[in-house]
Amino acid sequence: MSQKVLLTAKEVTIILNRLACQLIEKHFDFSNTILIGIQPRGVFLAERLKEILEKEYHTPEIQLGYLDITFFRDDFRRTDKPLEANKTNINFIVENKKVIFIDDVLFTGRSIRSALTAIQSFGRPAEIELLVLIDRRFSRNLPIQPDYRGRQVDAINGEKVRVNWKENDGDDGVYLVTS
Ligand SMILES: O=c1cc[nH]c(=O)[nH]1
Repeated sequence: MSQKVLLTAKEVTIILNRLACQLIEKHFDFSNTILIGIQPRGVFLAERLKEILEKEYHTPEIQLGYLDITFFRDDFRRTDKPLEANKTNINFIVENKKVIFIDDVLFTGRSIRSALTAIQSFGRPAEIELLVLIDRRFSRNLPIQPDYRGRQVDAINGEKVRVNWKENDGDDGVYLVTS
């Protein structure tokens, strides 16, 4: 297995700040906007953005929820392995809100398709946008594109993009992993 650094911790910090600014430009004080971290690894990115927005850009407190998509995937019946679900935690009304889905890597688009189905159980948002740290180019199986992206990456099948978060993995960083 070999791995190449795509983004260093410093580059991740710069990109997160840029994404936070783009969100403020569009959503101002977030009074009608909520962040939804897609489980499992979109949650780290969502929490980090909320922290930057509130602490560094002094927005009022932003509502953040977690959405698990395990049983909304179109392939969930195809696996023999026991599925491990994560927690969905959305303690507020989604109806008529502007929702921003947040995930670390956008690949085929199937996870986001699942998230679009899963969120329906919580009401009808006014709009849904998508923010990702890494957009894997030319990899989509569905017509889904991000509204905000950290970095576009070209990776071939067999390569994997891994996003590390300091709170979970020891340090921030993005790697291209070839097995
Ligand atoms: O390369 C990929 C594709 C999907 N999800 C990841 O985390 N990395």
